[in-house]
Amino acid sequence: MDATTTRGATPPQQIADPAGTVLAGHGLTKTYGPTVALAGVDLAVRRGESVAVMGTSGSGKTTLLHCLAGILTPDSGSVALYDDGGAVAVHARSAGGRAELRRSRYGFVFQQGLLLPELTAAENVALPLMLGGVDRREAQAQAVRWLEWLGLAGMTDRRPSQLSGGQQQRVAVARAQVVGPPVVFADEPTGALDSATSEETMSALLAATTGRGGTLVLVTHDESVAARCHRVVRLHDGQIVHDATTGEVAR
Ligand SMILES: Nc1ncnc2c1ncn2[C@@H]1O[C@H](COP(=O)(O)OP(=O)(O)OP(=O)(O)O)[C@@H](O)[C@H]1O
Repeated sequence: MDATTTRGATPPQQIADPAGTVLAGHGLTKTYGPTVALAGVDLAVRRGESVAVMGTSGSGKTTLLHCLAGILTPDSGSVALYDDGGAVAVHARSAGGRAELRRSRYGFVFQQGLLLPELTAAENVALPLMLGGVDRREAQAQAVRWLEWLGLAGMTDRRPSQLSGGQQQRVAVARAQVVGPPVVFADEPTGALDSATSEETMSALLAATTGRGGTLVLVTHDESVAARCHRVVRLHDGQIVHDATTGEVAR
């Protein structure tokens, strides 16, 4: 089933006041022994923007995404998340503080969906809400709304092994949106998919994220995936060597 045929016009949730910078990395460096993974990166991302991060293997894409997402702390530099009227210094938070931030303010989609195999699609999507204190019944209801919106009506009780690769990625897309995070990070979300399924997954990811006023930061090797984003940033040897805005951010 094509997700685009079953989605409504707007996603189940919206972010109020989508304007201005939502995430800013400044002077980011990271080295691993003799390897310089990031050599001083400045990147400010606007609300509602989709940004593709590209570059050859080893150029620092995943390291940058992980620093922005608070998975890694940079050796130097800062990461600020502007949210709910205030700035959060992501890089300065404790490991526990960053884990809490990742759970409540960020969504993630990885190359393999990383769904929990023993849970149904709806339970996988409901989990971030339940971890945030939403009761099971309400969390399941919101999860089912997202899954239906992404064209997975009738599949909400299936386990990941009973879904195709593209369907599993749509479950991962739903799971990344369900707490209404201002920023969603995706690392090669279509890397394991054929080109038709890749296109369908990108449609779902973009519509679900920027369609509700959220921001998407996506690492990809695929030019056709990057071409669908508002902006393409290219890294080389841990530095941004190209930064082009290719589309208007909806207001
Ligand atoms: N945990 C680590 N230990 C040592 N070196 C690392 C580690 N993580 C990354 N690196 C090195 O840092 C550099 C940047 O890695 P990174 O994964 O950010 O690149 P990438 O652009 O995402 O690459 P790819 O496209 O292959 O995924 C590479 O030279 C890599 O080998």
